[in-house]
Amino acid sequence: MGRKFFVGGNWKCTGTTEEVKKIVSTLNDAQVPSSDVVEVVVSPPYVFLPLVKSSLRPDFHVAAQNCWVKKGGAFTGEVSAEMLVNLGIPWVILGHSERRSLLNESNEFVGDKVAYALSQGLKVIACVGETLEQREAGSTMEVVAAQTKAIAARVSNWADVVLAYEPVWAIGTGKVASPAQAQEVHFELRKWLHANTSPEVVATTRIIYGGSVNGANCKELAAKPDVDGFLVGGASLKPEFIDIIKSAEVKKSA
Ligand SMILES: O=C(CO)COP(=O)(O)O
Repeated sequence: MGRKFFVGGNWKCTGTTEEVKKIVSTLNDAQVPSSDVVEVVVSPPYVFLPLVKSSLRPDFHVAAQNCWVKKGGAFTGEVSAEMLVNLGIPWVILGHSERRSLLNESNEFVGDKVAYALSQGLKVIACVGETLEQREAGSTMEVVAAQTKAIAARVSNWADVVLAYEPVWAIGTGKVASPAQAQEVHFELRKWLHANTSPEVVATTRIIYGGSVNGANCKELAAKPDVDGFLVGGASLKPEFIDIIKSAEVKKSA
C-alpha cells in the first residue's frame, strides 16, 4: 500500500521542563512496533524543541507546532522555517484549527506557510477540518476541500506532506468522530486528491485523523482503510499514547 502508519502527538501549549522530561522518558522506555511499521512524531512547544530533540529516542521524530510564512526577519515573536531546519527539527504542524480560528489564519495563509516550509526542507503535517456548524449545515466536504485546495494550489511535492483531518467539534471535546465518519471524510479527501493531483499522490499521501483519539478508540479507527494514522492532542501527554502508537499493528495484520 505504501503508506506507513503515522502517529503524531501535539502537545499544544502545555508542559513544564519537568513534565516534558517525564513524557520523553516514558516514550524512550516504550516497547512499540518498529519504525518500518509506524512513524512517530511528537510536537512540543517551541521552547522545549531542543530539549526533546536531544533527549528523545532516535526512532521518534520532532515537529514544531507552527512556523512563520516566509523567511525570518523583523517579525517579532515568530519562528522561521530556517530556524527549525537549523535546529534539526524535521517536521512542522501547519493550519491547526486552533490557529485558524483563534489567530485568524486563512486557507491561503496556511497554504503559503505549507509551501514555504516545504521549500526550506521541512516536512509538513497540514491540518484541515470543519466546525460543528459546518457539519450540521452539510458543508463538511466543501470546507475541507477548500482548505485542501489552498494547500494543493501551492504544493507540487506531496511526498513531504501528511494531511490531518481534524473535525473541530471533536478536538478536546471527548466527542470522537465515529470510525465511519472519519473513514467517510478520509475517503472523500482521497477522492479529491484523485481528481486534483496524481495517482502517486493518491496512493502515497497519508491522511491521518485527529480529535479525541485515545487508547480505547484508536484500534477501531485505525482499522478503517483510509485512516493512515493519528494526530493526538490530550492523550499524547499520557502513557496511553503508547497504545495509540501500537494501533499501527491493526494495519499490519489487515
Ligand atoms: O487537536 C488535536 C491534535 O492536533 C486533537 O486534540 P485532542 O486529541 O485533545 O482532541
